Amino acid sequence: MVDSRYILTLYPLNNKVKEKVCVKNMQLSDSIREIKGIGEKSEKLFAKLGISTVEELLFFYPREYEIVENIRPINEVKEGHIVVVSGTLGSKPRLQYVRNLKIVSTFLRDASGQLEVTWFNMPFIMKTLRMGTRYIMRGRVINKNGRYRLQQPKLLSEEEYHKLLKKLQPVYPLTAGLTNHAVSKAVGSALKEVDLTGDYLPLEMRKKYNLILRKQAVHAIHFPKDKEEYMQARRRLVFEEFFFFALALHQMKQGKHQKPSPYEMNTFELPEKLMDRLPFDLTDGQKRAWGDIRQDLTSSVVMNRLIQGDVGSGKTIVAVLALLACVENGHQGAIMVPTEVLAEQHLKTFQEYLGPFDIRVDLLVGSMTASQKRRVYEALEMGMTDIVIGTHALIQEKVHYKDLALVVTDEQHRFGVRQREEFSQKGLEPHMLVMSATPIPRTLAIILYGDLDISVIDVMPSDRLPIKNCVVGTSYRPKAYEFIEAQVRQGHQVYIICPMVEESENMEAENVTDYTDTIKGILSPSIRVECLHGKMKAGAKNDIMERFAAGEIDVLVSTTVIEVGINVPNATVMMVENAERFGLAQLHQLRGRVGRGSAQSYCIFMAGNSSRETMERLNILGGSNDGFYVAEQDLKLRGPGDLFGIRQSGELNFALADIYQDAGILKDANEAAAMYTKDDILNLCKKYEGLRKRIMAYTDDIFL
Ligand SMILES: Nc1ncnc2c1ncn2[C@@H]1O[C@H](COP(=O)(O)OP(=O)(O)OP(=O)(O)O)[C@@H](O)[C@H]1O
Repeated sequence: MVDSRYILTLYPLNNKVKEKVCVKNMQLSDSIREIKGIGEKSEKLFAKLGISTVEELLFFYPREYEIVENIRPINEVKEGHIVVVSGTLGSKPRLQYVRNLKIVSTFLRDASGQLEVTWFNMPFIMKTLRMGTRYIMRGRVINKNGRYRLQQPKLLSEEEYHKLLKKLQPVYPLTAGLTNHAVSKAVGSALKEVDLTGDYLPLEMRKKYNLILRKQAVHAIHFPKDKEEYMQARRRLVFEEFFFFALALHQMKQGKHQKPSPYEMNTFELPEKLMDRLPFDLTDGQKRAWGDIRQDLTSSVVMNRLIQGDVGSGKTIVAVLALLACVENGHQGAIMVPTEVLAEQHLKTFQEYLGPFDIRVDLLVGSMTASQKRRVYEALEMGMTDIVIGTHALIQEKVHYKDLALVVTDEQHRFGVRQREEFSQKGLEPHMLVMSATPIPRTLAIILYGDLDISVIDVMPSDRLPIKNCVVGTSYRPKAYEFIEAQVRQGHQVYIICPMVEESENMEAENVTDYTDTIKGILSPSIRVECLHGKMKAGAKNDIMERFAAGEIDVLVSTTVIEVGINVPNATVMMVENAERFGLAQLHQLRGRVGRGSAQSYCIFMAGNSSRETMERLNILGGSNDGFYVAEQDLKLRGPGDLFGIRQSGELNFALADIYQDAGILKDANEAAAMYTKDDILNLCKKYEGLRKRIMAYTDDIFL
């Protein structure tokens, strides 16, 4: 029930509510083409960012904000910082052609020193630059071979500089061809045209939880006057995200748990047999998780269970046991994973485990040919496939299951509650098992996975040695390569992670393509080095992964495509280049790719800069292999509301909210959402444009 204090605002007695999102000229649902200055070409570029309506544009939040600071003497600039410097050009600008890049370079001098300045692919800037003239420049300082360099700076007039001084400038995630200026201009125009005066959160709730008006928040998240205003806007919008999520969860929870299951299962001989055949004993955590699942499957209600266990804790075998039980009891099972590479890997693992049993396991992924897919569709519909492993392809319309009784989703945060629902609608009412390696404290897990029961695998297999970590600067590279050589000589394999696929004009960081060439020249010729990245075709990626898993590749240079779930126990070294560019949770996931067998494993975090903040953050990983501890310490270090904190990746997909940083807001939003009934929600949706869509992002249960 909604608290009676809220009802007053939700349903005013006089019924003359003016709160509806009435609009000046533009509707939230309008195409962005309605915005001045957006033509066909920009429309296509925005579409690449997933933006086609005004609403999507307004909810496309800046990635970070830059503050234009006072002009700094050149000898005080720091690596990695964005600075404003002023001085005279000390040399005639030079244009060079390096591979496919056009590089303009010169020097800027002030009374304290001089700084090299470069621009990529902007040869026209030569016309603006005159030796001996004074300029104000704003750009990032990078370290190029031990020397500072101002990279790709913007030239500011005196007037522009004073106008921007101390202001927060939004920085949006971009796509090639679309500038930050173009996005912020479009947002600015849209904000002028759309009237957002209504607010779907009632006054009492806003007061209780200290939330500013929605209209104010949407303006301020894009163009905050100062940090204070940004923090208020963020609080309001994060609350909203959690609130809608929690509304959906509460409704699902009410509907779900009592549902009787058509799939009561009562024989578990095959899982027992499989356990007897395993080359290892299950850990206590695995035994407990399996025990919980067994009990759920035997009971008369639908299972909705989360198995939470740190990277490498052995969640897969638990899923195999559950699916095997499902098949033994005469039904079909499915397991859905985020990537094709992972699906292929699971297929092999399942075939190995289930080889001795007469069970048909099939693969269904997007890159299969139409006729291959058709064959699997038929087998699924006829009931010939017992277990299917796949990606999103498993929930395509064309797929019909004969008797789907259990669905396992891996890394649920990649799919969201909504997709889980879609899957559940494929079968009658299949049991659901969700695997997650996200280290969420139990109190939060209870809210976030509100509709699920939770089993925690809290111990690692006993044959594991703790991973040895080190955090080092780039000068350590030669030593690292020697170490890698030695490990390969002992028959082990190595991952090297770089943040980028290829060289970029905007970012100074290692890229997979060049790095692979370079280390091929450094390591002994007998060492087999290959590269892997997301721009490769699915087939090529699978081929590389298969060869790595088969031990035919010694060193794999990869982007973070490797991050989720890959299991090659013979790999013992993980080296991460530019480790400072990744969130700690992501680094922990990456590290989880080693230490998966009984051999000693090592993780080398190589920092591209050695600033105090970078080292402090990375040393958290250096000091512990425990995902929960890492998440907790990261939060402490960033502190709530850290404006420029690197966003965590790999958690639940919220646009702005961060489950660690915003844990307090999550609890508030959950408390508020608990007071809403289904009717309250339906009424709200009638009143406010766009609201239904936002709630439906999590579930459409409410609207059925
Ligand atoms: N009880 C155990 N004793 C020894 N080894 C085990 C045990 N359970 C699983 N393993 C092995 O540990 C490795 C990691 O297991 P698994 O791939 O299931 O991890 P995971 O929990 O899914 O990790 P991630 O979240 O990183 O995907 C596998 O090689 C698996 O065979």
